[in-house]
Amino acid sequence: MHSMNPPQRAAVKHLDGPLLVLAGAGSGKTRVITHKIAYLIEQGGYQARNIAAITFTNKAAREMQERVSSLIDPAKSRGLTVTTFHSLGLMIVRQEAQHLGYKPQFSILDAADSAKLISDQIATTDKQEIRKVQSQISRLKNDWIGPDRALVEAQSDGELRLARIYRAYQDTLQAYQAVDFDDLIRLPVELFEHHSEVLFKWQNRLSYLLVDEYQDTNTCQYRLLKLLTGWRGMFTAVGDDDQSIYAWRGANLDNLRLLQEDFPKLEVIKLEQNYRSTVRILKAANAVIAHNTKLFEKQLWSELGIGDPIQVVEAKDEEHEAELVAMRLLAHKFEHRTNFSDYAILYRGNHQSRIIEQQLRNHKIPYVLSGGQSFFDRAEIKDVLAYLRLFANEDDDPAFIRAITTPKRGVGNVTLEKLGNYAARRKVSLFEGLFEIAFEHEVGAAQYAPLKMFGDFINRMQDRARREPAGAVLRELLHAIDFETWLYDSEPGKAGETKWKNVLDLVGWLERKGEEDGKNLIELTQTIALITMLEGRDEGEMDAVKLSTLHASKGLEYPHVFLVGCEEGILPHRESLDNGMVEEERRLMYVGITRAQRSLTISYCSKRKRAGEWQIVEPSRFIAELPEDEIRMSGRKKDGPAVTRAEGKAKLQNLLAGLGGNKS
Ligand SMILES: Nc1ncnc2c1ncn2[C@@H]1O[C@H](COP(=O)(O)OP(=O)(O)OP(=O)(O)O)[C@@H](O)[C@H]1O
Ligand SMILES: [Mg+2]
Repeated sequence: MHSMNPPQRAAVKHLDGPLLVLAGAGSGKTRVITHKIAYLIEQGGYQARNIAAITFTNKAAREMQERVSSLIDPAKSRGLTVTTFHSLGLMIVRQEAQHLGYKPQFSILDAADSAKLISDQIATTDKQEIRKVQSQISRLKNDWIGPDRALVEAQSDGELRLARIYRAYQDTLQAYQAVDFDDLIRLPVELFEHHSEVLFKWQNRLSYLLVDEYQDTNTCQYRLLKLLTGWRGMFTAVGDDDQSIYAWRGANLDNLRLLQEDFPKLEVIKLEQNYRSTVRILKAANAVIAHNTKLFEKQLWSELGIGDPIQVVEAKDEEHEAELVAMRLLAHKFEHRTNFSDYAILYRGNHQSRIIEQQLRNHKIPYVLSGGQSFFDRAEIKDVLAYLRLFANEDDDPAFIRAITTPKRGVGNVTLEKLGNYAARRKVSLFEGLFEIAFEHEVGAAQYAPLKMFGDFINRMQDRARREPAGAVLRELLHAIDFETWLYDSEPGKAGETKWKNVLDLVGWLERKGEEDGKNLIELTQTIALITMLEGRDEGEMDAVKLSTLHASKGLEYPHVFLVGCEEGILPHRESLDNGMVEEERRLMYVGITRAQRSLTISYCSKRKRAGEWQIVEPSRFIAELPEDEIRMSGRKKDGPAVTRAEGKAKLQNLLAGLGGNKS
């Protein structure tokens, strides 16, 4: 408690009813949650098992759990629930599956699987069209609109078509005993609204809730929260309206207002001291966000000294920008004797990382990528996971198709099509269909034999997966399907080797996790699906520069930050300009600036290739909104020539020579 300021302390001690902590970036909101968990257990008379803290990412959850364990006797924090909304939903759906018409081993489809279902539904391969329908369905779910209501309320042909696709999509999911990510929130709400005895049970089980990043909850998540806290309203939500950046996923800022309406006893506490950033960085953040219409008045101040001016760098093009960032980073590192892990490079979209990665590799700078293509999205990993999904849930048709065709085992497309038609007619899963006598007669004995062998194999492995340690079962699986040979055959040379190494990584990781959490392969399989959603695996504490999208950087902090691609069309993003979403983009900029603790470098290009053509681009309007006195422009100056690459390199080499060279 002595390490908290008075309003933070008040927030921690407030136990009488609902509390909202509304405060700017770096003011210690997350810290309040961590300390409050400890306080609830030590002073508030709560058992750890009755407390649930909800964070935005799995990584944040892990960090919070560790922080709590360092604050109190670890024995006392046992049973504490620290999760994301989705993991909490999974926990509930898994335990109450029977009320929802699901078996506890239901499958969780990731975005790619669900896109595949939709593409079958609308019979198109047009990626853009599929993605559009997918996000529309997701929006409906997040807004708590079910397929039946969507059908009734459809106002146009387009809406009616969407509602029909939604209905069919939902029916297919149910038939596969599968759910998508949005269902993990939607289903608990549905459950609680229809089964009050189940709701009471969960209300008692989780009697105090804490929610971080409250500004990014969507309508469905808010409903879940409201149901779980019930009339008692025992919760603490912390958030910052200026950091709401997930409107595209249904986040609803209106939930801040709703909280006051639905919980008249709501106490609101504001925090104004920032403990993260220097005065200059804060001034920049405050100046930019001042251009948005204000929901709640906030002022941030810091005692961390004025700090260095904010560097604004113009580069000729994307490659030049990446090179400048790499060189400046190296120079800064040697000058200040910092670690690589003190740096983050942030950007608006995933595609921007490629050129930066290239330059970092050129300069031998180690880096880790977050929010990019996940480890779990790799084809070879998804192949293995298809088997695991099938072990858990044999009705998972997409997993069935993937597994039976990887590796090819003499089951031809014609046979599979026959099986598909048969199963559809009989309204059973592919797996179930393959064991039926009538089907056996439909295909010849030669076609049937490999199918039957596959079915028996799955049955056998399924049984073992429930009883034996995860590592042993996995190794048995890989051996039985001779996956290594198959990978090397289909992808000769280095690529095959990398893929096999990834598979071994997966095995090692699952084995460790199984031992740590005391879970079998089937239980682990469901958890994996969730890891793929917002981030990859924990990359450990490597000394490496962090590369991240702005979205994925939320809640984190880094001593030195590079914010690249600050141009009109990128940040703010072109599509947001059309949609009048500039304020959301400005919040994204605000999130980016406020990740920095000690130094901030903002860069942009003067031209950029778009669809193969060079285009002159404008610096972001947000750069013009920065306070002039706190920034230093460099690179290409208005009145002089740009710093050339050669000059930049020479400067760096001089610097390195003075410091004894770049050893890393
Ligand atoms: N009273 C305090 N004394 C010292 N350090 C503090 C105090 N409160 C917070 N901090 C530190 O300030 C930094 C920012 O805190 P925290 O991450 O909790 O802020 P936040 O409000 O959650 O930020 P964001 O809005 O970005 O999520 C952390 O390093 C935290 O340890
Ligand atoms: Mg935080």
